[in-house]
Amino acid sequence: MPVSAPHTSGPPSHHGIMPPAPLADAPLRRALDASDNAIVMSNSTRHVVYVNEGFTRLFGFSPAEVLGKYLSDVLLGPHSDPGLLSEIRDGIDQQGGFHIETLLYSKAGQPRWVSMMINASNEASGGPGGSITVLTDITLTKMHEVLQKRVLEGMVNELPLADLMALVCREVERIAPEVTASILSVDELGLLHPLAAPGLPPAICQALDGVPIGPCVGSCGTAAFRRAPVVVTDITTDPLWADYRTLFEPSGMRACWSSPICDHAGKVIGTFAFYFREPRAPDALHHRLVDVCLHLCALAIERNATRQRIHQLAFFDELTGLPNRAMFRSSAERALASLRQEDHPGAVLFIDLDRFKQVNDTLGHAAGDALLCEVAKRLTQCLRARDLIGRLAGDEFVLLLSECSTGQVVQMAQSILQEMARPMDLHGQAHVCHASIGIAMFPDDGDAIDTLLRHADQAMVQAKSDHRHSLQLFSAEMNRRAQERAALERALRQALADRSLSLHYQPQVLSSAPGTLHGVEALARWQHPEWGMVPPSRFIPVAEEAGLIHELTLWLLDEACAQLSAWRAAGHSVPCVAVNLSGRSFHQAEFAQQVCDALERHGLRTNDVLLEITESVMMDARPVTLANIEALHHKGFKLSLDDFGTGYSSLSYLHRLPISELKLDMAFVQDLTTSPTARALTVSVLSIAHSLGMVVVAEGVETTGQQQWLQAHGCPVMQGYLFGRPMPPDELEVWLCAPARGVS
Ligand SMILES: Nc1nc2c(ncn2[C@@H]2O[C@H](COP(=O)(O)O[C@H]3[C@@H](O)[C@H](n4cnc5c(=O)[nH]c(N)nc54)O[C@@H]3COP(=O)(O)O)[C@@H](O)[C@H]2O)c(=O)[nH]1
Repeated sequence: MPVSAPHTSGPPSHHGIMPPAPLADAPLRRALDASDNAIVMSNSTRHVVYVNEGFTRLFGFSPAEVLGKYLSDVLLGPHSDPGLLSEIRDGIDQQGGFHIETLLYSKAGQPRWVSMMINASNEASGGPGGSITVLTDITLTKMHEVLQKRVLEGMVNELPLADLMALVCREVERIAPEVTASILSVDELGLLHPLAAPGLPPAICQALDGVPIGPCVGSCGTAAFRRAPVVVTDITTDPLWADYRTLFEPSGMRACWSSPICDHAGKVIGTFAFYFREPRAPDALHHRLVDVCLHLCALAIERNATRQRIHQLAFFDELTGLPNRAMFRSSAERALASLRQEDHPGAVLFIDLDRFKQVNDTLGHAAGDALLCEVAKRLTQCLRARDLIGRLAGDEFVLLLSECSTGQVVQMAQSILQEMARPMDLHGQAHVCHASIGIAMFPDDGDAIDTLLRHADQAMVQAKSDHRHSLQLFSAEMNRRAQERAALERALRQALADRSLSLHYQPQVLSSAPGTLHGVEALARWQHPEWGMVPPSRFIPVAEEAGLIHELTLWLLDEACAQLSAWRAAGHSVPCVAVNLSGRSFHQAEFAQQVCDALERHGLRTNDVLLEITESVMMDARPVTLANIEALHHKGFKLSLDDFGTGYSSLSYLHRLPISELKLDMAFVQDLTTSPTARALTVSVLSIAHSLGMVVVAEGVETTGQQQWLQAHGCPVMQGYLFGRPMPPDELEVWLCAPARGVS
């Protein structure tokens, strides 16, 4: 047996140990001595007969200290494999050779991982039974192999950070068994949190959790504080350990060397500590181990932080910290599954803040953010432990209430509305927040979370359109309407893509000479192949909500300009065409230019097109809207204010904005002959317009009585069925050519 024989007989004296004959050859000896490997020859009784200088370099023993001894007596140490000798013996006996990677010890007691290759050799002892053993130092390789490979594999396999760090500790303890390793993380507040310390009692880890780093906090807290390694060779006497000595005493740890773990930017994110059971300092192997481990730990902790951040961004709303849609959905799916299993009811509440946009527009986005955070806080406070909350988008919040009847849900929704309405302080401004809540019951209104969310949303829309600041339970009728609305949107998209919308034109005539055309108003028409004529009062709001209105407006402008050019080319005298513009188009920075481009494409001038805007555009204080209005005015366009009198516009805007025409809403016109109030208001509008130099167009004139009254009170322009309905271009041409077109 080359390393050691069973100790049946004592080792022979040096006397009689003869090096093998070939080693009398000096060049061969020099060659062997130059090798980095340790080479050992043993005779048939397994006593060492030769070691090269590589052996001395690796283990520190001189030849005289080894010759004549069993190698095992020299190299085995406290943590060497106890089964090593029998493994070697069996290997030699059965195969004539043996290879193993194992832990041996130097003369100074330092552990050495070696690759050991033992071959039977007659030459070694000049006869049968001898052996040659080649030992290669693989301590570093071992560290890299074991640690890097396993830790990186652990990362690839998505091992939790604590498991990964425990693996590092265990591997370190395997390579250097005299070490007990621990890894702590340091959080943003400078508090320590044990990540792994498999060899330390759990009570120690619990006690260390949350301890702040500082100038005198054992080895780890001090190392993190100093941003430098701290070696404490005896924790029973070192002042750094004054506060922790008693805690560690029962564990038997006597020395501790801790090194800070730093991230790529040099910030301390953890500590890596070696504990020893006797007072001592780390040796060279320990230093090498720590070098390797610090990088691995930094990589793993940073990667974990990045993953947590990604998870946070992916599943939580950054502003309020609430779960986002994805997170809410997956938690809700699980919650519904358990409600289903236990046959309990539940409810989804869709909460939308009323007039949140106004807060952003008037108080600024910081106040809007503060409002959302306060709402998130109040909603969370209203919930029970088993309920879920999420922020879906903007000012939309959603709740899943478990195990509650419709009555309980309604009660809870009412208290949420009350809670919302408690005044809140937004950066020094008192604000009262109202919300609308839609409720869908599980399982009656839907079994799956997506259905429940959709139905609760529909109910919320209903609540908002009814009163605002109210709650609404979902009903099947709502669902039908929502389905219709969705179908309408899909069809409208298609119609815009197919260019299957058309324009009708309604004449506007001078009241002094009803046969004389003031202009025509272009009105969109949609003839659906199955549904027939869809009125604009149905599809324009859908276009607005679905974000299609700007596309529709650009199409309308182009179409109206093309038609006006075509009429003029055909010799018809049409003074101008009025087009209805959506307020949303004014939010497009390039809108004014797009209007100019449309005119230019068809060779028209700015006074050929009258731009009809609503009061909401006039009141819109967004810089982009004001810039578009200003740019259009600057180019020479005339603006007409549609539906005047129905909104809540301030008269001062009439003066400030470049409005040249007011369209008196048909509600006034139609009541003229019956209502003194309508008459009084109409007189006022005519008077204001007159004093501001604006033209008034009375809409919806249907009777000669209305016409005469308007004529008598100086309304300059009229539009209505009395003169002509909105009609396709060819009919308008006929109307234009009709001899008595003043009254249709
Ligand atoms: N942004 C856009 N809005 C548009 C466009 N096309 C139309 N609309 C808006 O839709 C609303 C309804 O329009 P419509 O059904 O076309 O009704 C217009 C006229 O047909 C109707 N009218 C005209 N004279 C009479 C009448 O004597 N009696 C009566 N009962 N109705 C009449 O009034 C509507 C005129 O609209 P307006 O002058 O714009 O107020 C309507 O709000 C349209 O603006 C579009 O392309 N873009």
